[in-house]
Amino acid sequence: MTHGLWRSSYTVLCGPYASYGWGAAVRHRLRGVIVTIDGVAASGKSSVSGGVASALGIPYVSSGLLYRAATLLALEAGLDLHQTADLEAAVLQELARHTLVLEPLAAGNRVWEGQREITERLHSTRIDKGVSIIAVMPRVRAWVDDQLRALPAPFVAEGRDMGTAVFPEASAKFYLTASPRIRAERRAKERPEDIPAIEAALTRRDELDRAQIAPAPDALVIDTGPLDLQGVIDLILSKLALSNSALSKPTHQTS
Ligand SMILES: Nc1ncnc2c1ncn2[C@@H]1O[C@H](COP(=O)(O)OP(=O)(O)OP(=O)(O)O)[C@@H](O)[C@H]1O
Ligand SMILES: Nc1ccn([C@H]2C[C@H](O)[C@@H](COP(=O)(O)O)O2)c(=O)n1
Repeated sequence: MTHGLWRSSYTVLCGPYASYGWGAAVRHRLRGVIVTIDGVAASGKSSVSGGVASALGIPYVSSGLLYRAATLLALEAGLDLHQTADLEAAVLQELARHTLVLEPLAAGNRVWEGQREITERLHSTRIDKGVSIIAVMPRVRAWVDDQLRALPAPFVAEGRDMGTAVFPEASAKFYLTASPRIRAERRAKERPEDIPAIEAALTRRDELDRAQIAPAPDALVIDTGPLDLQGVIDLILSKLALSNSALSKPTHQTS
């Protein structure tokens, strides 16, 4: 069962949410709730969002994957991200030609281009190098925002501007930071590259993403440096539990 179709000039199917063992009381309290988790590159957004969403029994949505998927489509179309005239129009044309499906599952997001799953192709150094170019394009951002806002709440939304531009009315907002060196050390465990090179790339990406990186004024900023992954997840869950209003104030009015 899909939870509706994200129809606009591009069709993005909202993939079936994995069914959760929701208790009726929890399900009722979370109706309409959106929690945003923003932060800089490799700050732990996806891992933390997945842990928080799983604990709450709701999906999480990785907005960066939509920018990464748009970048992959551009590269696969042979577009030169530095030389193509009117690159934005060319990217939008690729988005119109392909059906991208974002499937927010409890175990993590999956992205499909038609029947082809492309998730594993979205986290590479090649995509990392190109996505910042795509992500600053206003009409690509508008496309991503449209897909996200069509999503049925409740969910955790992670990215850069979830708590500012996309869901300013979100029930609860968090913003993750850590030093470039710590983030590079964490990323190095995933990718066989040397830490100084990763650190330089992260610093470069922070600079390229600076236009959309500022935390929302009402976001809780968390320096994840001193905490392990579970520690960040537990901190956010404790804040959500304490701010009882956050989970009883639907972001989206539900019938
Ligand atoms: N607090 C933490 N302590 C230790 N490791 C962490 C912590 N948070 C995240 N990690 C690890 O750091 C790596 C990067 O985390 P993750 O991919 O969630 O970051 P991200 O912000 O989503 O990255 P990107 O911006 O590239 O999408 C992962 O291997 C993750 O397990
Ligand atoms: N809401 C968002 C999410 C992501 N981006 C940009 C920032 C990155 O360059 C790229 C990939 O994001 P990641 O998967 O690393 O979180 O997309 C953005 O501008 N706004």
